[in-house]
Amino acid sequence: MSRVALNVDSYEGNDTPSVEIARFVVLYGKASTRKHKIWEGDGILVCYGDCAVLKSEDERDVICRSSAVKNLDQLDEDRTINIGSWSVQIQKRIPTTSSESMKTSSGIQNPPPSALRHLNTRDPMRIPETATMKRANNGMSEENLLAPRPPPKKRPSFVPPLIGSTTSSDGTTTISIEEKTPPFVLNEEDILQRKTTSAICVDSRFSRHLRDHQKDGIKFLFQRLKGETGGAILADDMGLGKSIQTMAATWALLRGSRPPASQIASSCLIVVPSSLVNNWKAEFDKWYRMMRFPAVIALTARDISTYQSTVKSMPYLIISYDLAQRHAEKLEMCRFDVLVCDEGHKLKNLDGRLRKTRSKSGFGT
Ligand SMILES: Nc1ncnc2c1ncn2[C@@H]1O[C@H](COP(=O)(O)OP(=O)(O)OP(=O)(O)O)[C@@H](O)[C@H]1O
Repeated sequence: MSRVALNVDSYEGNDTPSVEIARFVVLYGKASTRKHKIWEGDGILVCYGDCAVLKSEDERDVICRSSAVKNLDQLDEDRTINIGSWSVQIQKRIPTTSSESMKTSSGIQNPPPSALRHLNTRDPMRIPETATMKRANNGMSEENLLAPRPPPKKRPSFVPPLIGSTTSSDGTTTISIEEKTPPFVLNEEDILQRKTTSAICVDSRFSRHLRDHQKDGIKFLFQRLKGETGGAILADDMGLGKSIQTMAATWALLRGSRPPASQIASSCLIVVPSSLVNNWKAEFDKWYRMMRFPAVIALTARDISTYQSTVKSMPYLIISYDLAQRHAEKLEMCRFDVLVCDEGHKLKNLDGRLRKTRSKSGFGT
């Protein structure tokens, strides 16, 4: 994922700016150079003429402020920017409260660019009213413009679709998933148009969060993997959600297509660099909590044995390359149906045993 360097310096001002230029729904987390960033929450990024304010989702808390976010046109969906010590990923642009109030009275959605020039001052409370602005305001007084903003519309907060995980005394983590709603058929349209007969089912709570490119990726993976000798490389850019696509595509394979059709695969091995085992666990925690759809995180050889005896209810085994290489024979006995290799280029450094681990299909990300 590309990063854009915006002109954001620490903003010390305490004044609350009044006129918004842009407003975005964002994900935010502490800025880090880590490849796999963990977002800490949903938030709102409000851009004023001379600063940007990152707020909590309900807008009660200000998380950080920065001065002069100028390249607003570069704030596309999925763009990640750094604001102070926070990383922010733009989810979508939403109407500003200023534009809403202006729209009601004048039908104009955004202040014209010439007006914005004047907003780029340290004290937006004292905007010199220009002729252009007068037209834009359509007789609206400055007082009205600065009137208290309507309370922000409450956006439903992110609810992990799948809830709850357990850690047993031996340290094995299982994530159990309880299916409550009928699955969502990702390729309903293709089926209606008789382009395909296999429905790609993903959990409906899962599906409402998927972005279009992710739906395409899931369809691609599913189509490639459902064959006997399928394989695929998912080479999306960093941070575009390859993990969620992997989870959704394998879910469709493991849980079968539209009921009562039988499942296509019954076991899935996910091999990842040691440094990313916890990220995968966190990703599973985030998306699959409390559903009857479990994963075993292999930290020792014993976990592989546990997995063997519980594979029916826990079809995923997540393991590091190091451990997988050391226990390749044991893994071979599991006869996985699907093999996922995160950072798949690492495979070339392994000796032949893991590569020979039997799987009907597999893919790398
Ligand atoms: N549709 C979505 N809705 C909400 N959050 C999402 C969505 N897709 C991905 N994310 C979140 O974005 C973050 C980055 O996703 P992920 O780690 O899967 O990216 P990636 O493509 O695997 O990146 P990398 O190439 O760095 O491995 C994760 O925290 C993930 O939960």
